[in-house]
Amino acid sequence: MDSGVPALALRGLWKKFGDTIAVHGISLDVPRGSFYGVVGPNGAGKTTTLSMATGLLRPDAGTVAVHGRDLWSEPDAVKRTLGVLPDGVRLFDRLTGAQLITYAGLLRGMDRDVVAQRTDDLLAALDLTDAAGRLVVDYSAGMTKKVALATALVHAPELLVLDEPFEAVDPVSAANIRDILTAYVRTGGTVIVSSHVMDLVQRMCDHVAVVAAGHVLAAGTVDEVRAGDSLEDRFVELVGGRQSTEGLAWLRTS
Ligand SMILES: Nc1ncnc2c1ncn2[C@@H]1O[C@H](COP(=O)(O)OP(=O)(O)OP(=O)(O)O)[C@@H](O)[C@H]1O
Repeated sequence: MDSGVPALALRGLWKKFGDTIAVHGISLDVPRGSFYGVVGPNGAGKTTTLSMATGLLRPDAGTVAVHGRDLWSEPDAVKRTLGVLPDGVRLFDRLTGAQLITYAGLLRGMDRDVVAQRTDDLLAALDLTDAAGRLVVDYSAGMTKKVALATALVHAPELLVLDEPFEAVDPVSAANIRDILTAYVRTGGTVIVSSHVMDLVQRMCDHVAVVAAGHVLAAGTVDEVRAGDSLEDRFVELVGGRQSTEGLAWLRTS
């Protein structure tokens, strides 16, 4: 379902931290209705790019358009259409899980009854009902990730941007999250996920961008990018960097 205007269009995004160029002029089109994976080695610039794409970090140069609207000139209107799961998210963790999701919904100006219903639905879908009354500070890493995802979903955004949503999440919960996201895409939503799990991206996403050292090395449909190989093999080929372990001879026990 591609109406022509991309859900997200990045043009020439740059970001420097001191002497480090984290993002080196990245341009990317994420088609509307796509399930888009962003993969790349550690330090590639994925989080920095997604932070700029969602209005969490101001680019040094370049533009971000969401469904054709410029993010940095209409931040309020554009952010209303976004659901974001940032990396290393800081939550109000002295709230319970249920309170946190409720708070996120009310902050979005939603009706209290609708928020209550959706909070229950999200807690059930993410297998958090039993933990609904516990403080988020006492949640495990995976539970925290799931409740943060619920806060990104509660207002039914048009575009979801999720930085490593499966990190620390158990396999059953990951399958539930995949089902939720797949259904969301089927009904017209757009999802962007960053992940290090190539197999998951290959199975779940229809598009992918490979990012390294702040550049896009390849982008397109998953089949175009993997070009007959597995995504993992193609990734290693594009990114390179397999290290010899010779230097760790001291680690061998026999
Ligand atoms: N706030 C910051 N201050 C200084 N340098 C930063 C900052 N944020 C990111 N960087 C640097 O920018 C580069 C890109 O980092 P980024 O977090 O975007 O990578 P990533 O692809 O998300 O990595 P990972 O897969 O390890 O999460 C790295 O060299 C990182 O050290």
